[in-house]
Amino acid sequence: MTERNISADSPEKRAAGIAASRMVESGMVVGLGTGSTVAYTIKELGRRVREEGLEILGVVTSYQSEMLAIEAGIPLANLAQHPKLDIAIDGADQIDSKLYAIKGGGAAHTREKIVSASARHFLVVADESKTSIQLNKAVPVEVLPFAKTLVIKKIKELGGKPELRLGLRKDGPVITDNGNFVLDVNLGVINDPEGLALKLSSIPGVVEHGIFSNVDELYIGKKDGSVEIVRK
Ligand SMILES: O=C(CO)[C@H](O)[C@H](O)COP(=O)(O)O
Repeated sequence: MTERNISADSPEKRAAGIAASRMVESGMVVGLGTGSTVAYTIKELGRRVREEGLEILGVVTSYQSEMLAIEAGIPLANLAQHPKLDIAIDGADQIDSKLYAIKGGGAAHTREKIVSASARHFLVVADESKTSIQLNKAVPVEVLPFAKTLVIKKIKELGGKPELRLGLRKDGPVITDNGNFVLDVNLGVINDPEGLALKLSSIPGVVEHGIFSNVDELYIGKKDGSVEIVRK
């Protein structure tokens, strides 16, 4: 895992993040994803709330998106109050030509999956480097600490190479917002994302894996500031 920097400016990410924010209208309940690309969306939505009177409610996917949304001035709600969201916007670590995605680089994929599954429309924002014909990046798998040994054994039986994600400015494992560990699982090229998703979900102790098959629309930010839109 390389170090994540959510504050470095990126024109590609900004282009995608801001373009996606235009899909949001007053009256909507909006799922707010995690990461450096969707951070641009959250900041832009906050600007519209403060300066243009945009009336929305945000549902966050992590402490990171909660802090950003509060700082931006977006009023927040939760899934108990609003089980159906109008739209969810989030980043991805890799996304293929059929819009299967790998998420969880920020260890937030469990809540991101719940929030995106609650939305009528799920939009992913990414820069060009995230696109790939087929998925081949390591898949983040959130695991109950109690089940770590069993899950590692089962993943190896599937042919995966699991690596416990370690903290960068904390000794020992990364602890998710839900109090769990994350395994980054190298599985080579993923030819059947749906089949793999089912296999990973069936391992006792797996809380959630980072394969997403519910992306409706992808906004790809380019270096020249343009944005390509791909729909399912
Ligand atoms: O899944 C995620 C967090 O768990 C992020 O959305 C994903 O890692 C992309 O992040 P970034 O936009 O910073 O590249």
